Amino acid sequence: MKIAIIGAGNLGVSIARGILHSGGATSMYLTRRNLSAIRELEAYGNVTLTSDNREAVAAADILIFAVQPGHFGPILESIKDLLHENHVVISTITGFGIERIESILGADRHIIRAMPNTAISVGRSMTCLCANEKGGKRLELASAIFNRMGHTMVIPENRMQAATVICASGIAFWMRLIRATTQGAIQLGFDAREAQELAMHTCHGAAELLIESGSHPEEEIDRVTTPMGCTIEGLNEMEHQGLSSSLIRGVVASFDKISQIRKG
Ligand SMILES: NC(=O)C1=CN([C@@H]2O[C@H](COP(=O)(O)OP(=O)(O)OC[C@H]3O[C@@H](n4cnc5c(N)ncnc54)[C@H](OP(=O)(O)O)[C@@H]3O)[C@@H](O)[C@H]2O)C=CC1
Ligand SMILES: O=C(O)[C@@H]1CCC=N1
Repeated sequence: MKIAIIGAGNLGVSIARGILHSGGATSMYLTRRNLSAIRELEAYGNVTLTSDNREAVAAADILIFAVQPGHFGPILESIKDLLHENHVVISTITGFGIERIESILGADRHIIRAMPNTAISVGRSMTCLCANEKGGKRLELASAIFNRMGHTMVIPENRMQAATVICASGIAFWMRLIRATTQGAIQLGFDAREAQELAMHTCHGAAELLIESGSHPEEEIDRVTTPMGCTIEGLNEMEHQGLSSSLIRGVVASFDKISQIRKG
């Protein structure tokens, strides 16, 4: 599989690392203007770095775009004449809908939107996917690529904005919760390294437990909360301070911001 990642920044490099570690490409092209920032990726034998998007598009079949929304339209315009029947265009761009991509490339292209998160670099992304009519025939291929680097869900495009918040931004929300728990652990006497280890692995265990058991979170919480015990005391204090409410409001604020990005 020949893959080009157009825009090897934070997300593009995370995807590249995920693909390289999972052995998911026979060759990979990575593009950006400032190549010095990603020179170390040349150590992988099958990786070519270039600032020439047209060179990368011509050399690959799977094109993954990971540039800022404002750069995407002009880049598509600059490569569209190179596209052929075998190309699969995968966009990770926030707020840039399929209709807008089709308005540049035409509807007769395999177009897929993918919304991964940066845990893709360690094979643990939650990635949502949707496609235009033609791209539907390549959704299986796209799912296979992203399944090697975590978990995927095919969704209708009108859920993509919400998926961006929950999965792509969501990893930052969880990081902040891990950091806050770490700060609490330090206050209770652990040194910083131990505190983070405790917080990370407890978070990991909570997610694994739900994934493996299929339980509802409250069912698992009921198993932990001893009547009149310390867990319910802590949980209730967190809720008095607005834990669930602040998370829900943050998710909605993030969603609303994407609506602004779409218009801008
Ligand atoms: N970061 C994340 O976790 C997620 C991001 N996204 C989406 O992915 C996209 C990228 O986000 P992110 O990685 O954070 O952004 P970055 O700014 O880190 O990466 C974008 C990269 O594009 C490169 N670039 C700019 N112009 C060109 C060009 N003409 N040709 C090729 N490369 C170019 C830039 O490098 P240079 O300046 O050197 O050219 C930069 O490294 C955004 O649309 C974002 O909404 C989606 C899900 C998660
Ligand atoms: O913050 C952002 O706008 C991008 C999209 C989701 C993750 N990062």
